[in-house]
Amino acid sequence: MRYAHTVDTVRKAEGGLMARLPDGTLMRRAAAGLAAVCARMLPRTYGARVVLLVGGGDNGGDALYAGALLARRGAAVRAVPAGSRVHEGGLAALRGAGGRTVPAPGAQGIADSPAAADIAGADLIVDGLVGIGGRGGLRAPHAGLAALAGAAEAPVVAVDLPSGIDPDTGAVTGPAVRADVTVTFGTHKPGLFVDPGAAHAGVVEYVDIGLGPELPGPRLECPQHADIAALLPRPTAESDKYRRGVLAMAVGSDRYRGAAVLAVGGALRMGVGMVRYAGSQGAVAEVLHHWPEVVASVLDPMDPVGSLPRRVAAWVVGSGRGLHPVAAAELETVLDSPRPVLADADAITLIGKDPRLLRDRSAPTLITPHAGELARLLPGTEREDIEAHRLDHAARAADEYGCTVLLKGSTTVIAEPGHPAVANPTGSPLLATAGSGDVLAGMIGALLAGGLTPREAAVCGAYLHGLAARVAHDGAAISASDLFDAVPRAVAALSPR
Ligand SMILES: NC(=O)C1=CN([C@@H]2O[C@H](COP(=O)(O)OP(=O)(O)OC[C@H]3O[C@@H](n4cnc5c(N)ncnc54)[C@H](O)[C@@H]3O)[C@@H](O)[C@H]2O)[C@@H](O)CC1
Ligand SMILES: Nc1ncnc2c1ncn2[C@@H]1O[C@H](COP(=O)(O)OP(=O)(O)O)[C@@H](O)[C@H]1O
Ligand SMILES: [K+]
Repeated sequence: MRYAHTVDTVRKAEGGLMARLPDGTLMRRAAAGLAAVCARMLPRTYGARVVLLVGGGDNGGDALYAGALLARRGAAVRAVPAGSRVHEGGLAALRGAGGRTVPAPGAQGIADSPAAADIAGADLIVDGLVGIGGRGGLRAPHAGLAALAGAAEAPVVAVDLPSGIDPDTGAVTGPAVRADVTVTFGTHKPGLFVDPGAAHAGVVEYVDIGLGPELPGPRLECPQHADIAALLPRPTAESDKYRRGVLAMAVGSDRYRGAAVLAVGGALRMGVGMVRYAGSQGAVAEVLHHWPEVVASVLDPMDPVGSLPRRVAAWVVGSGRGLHPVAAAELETVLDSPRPVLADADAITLIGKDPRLLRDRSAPTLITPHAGELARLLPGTEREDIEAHRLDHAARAADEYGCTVLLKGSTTVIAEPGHPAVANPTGSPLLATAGSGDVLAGMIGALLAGGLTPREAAVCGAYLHGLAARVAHDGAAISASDLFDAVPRAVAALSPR
């Protein structure tokens, strides 16, 4: 698991540790880790042209000390200060090691400055403009230097985080550095895992500076292969189809038969004891045509709600089900059940119209909105606000509705009251294709039926859904049905033999 803490927490933890250590210890540790990553990225340190973009704070200090270490190993290191203030100790160290400074470019004519030529000709660019002290998009002249770095061919290494991204939320509200690698110190910062910040961070490398014992619980978690492998329910010798879990699915309709086929397929390929599908005649026929292993029943038109399956381990409801009164009555009945319920798509819209449906419920519940659906649950918010601040909105919905929320999108985040939020690292734009959300609902439903909590099921489901898209992708586009065969392969990829 990777853990991320907010700026306030990092500052407090650093304060505690610094008070017990000689001055400059933490910065030296950070710089040593940073220099090691830089050296690994260069074919050869000796003679390599390294350009440091240096802001006025300690982030610039880290870059300068790392630059000094690289200069001692023979790199030609140039520091470009973004303003008149520069970390003095770092600058002295760099100069002492043979590194040089290039005059700070003025706000005008930045592209013609000597610094621009150095940046264009560099083998490696180190972004030490701002770190956790950064607020908002980059201002001049930092923004101009970030643009020059973006146009250069050399890889960019961000110090602590890409300058210009919000450390706590991943929001990017103006110019920001796009890094190939980010070297982060002490703990990860939430913005490194949540888009749009995550997309600016590239590969994130962590450097331990001894902060661990000072840190409280994280704000955000980011699972890795081993965490998912440890959570997944696996059938044992004692398993039978009932013990593995029976999943009831009220998804799809005559109009959206595909939603039923996709969600049921997601559940089956994730692994479940049995799927009990209930729906219209047309949807049942389609489901059985694709998945003969399903126990399916056609809802009685005279008593649709009364004919829903009973004695099941978990429910998935809503994907492609419709918003008509029968769907609303069905949702109310499902949410009356003491079993875990995943409410997706149309069920979320119905909950938005009648929030009492969820607020009255105490059994485990997971909702899986995309940003547009979440906006319907949080009056006064727009889809764009949610996409720019995913963590805050998912957490707010979890608190207001007292349930687990999986917010879909470029970074899928999972929030549950009383727990750190989770950012899924496997997401891929390949998944932005109709029906892939239905497959996800089925996958998570299977995990709920298998006994995972809503938070665990959401975390595992989102992770494997993203991994399945990557596994299925052989260069061409994928569609939602391609995920079926890829899900077992994604599970296998968790624990390579
Ligand atoms: N505090 C510590 O113990 C440690 C801190 N470290 C480094 O110190 C960094 C934090 O240093 P600071 O607190 O000095 O802050 P930063 O170096 O992140 O930034 C502060 C400076 O950036 C300017 N600035 C902020 N937002 C800007 C924007 N949008 N455009 C242009 N300029 C902007 C501010 O005016 C200020 O001069 C960390 O990210 C990390 O790299 C590491 O050395 C490890 C130890
Ligand atoms: N840009 C993106 N990057 C990564 N994943 C995405 C992106 N856009 C959408 N997704 C994922 O694709 C799936 C789409 O689900 P959803 O919006 O419910 O669509 P549908 O209802 O058509 O299946 C979700 O898992 C979502 O997280
Ligand atoms: K930085």
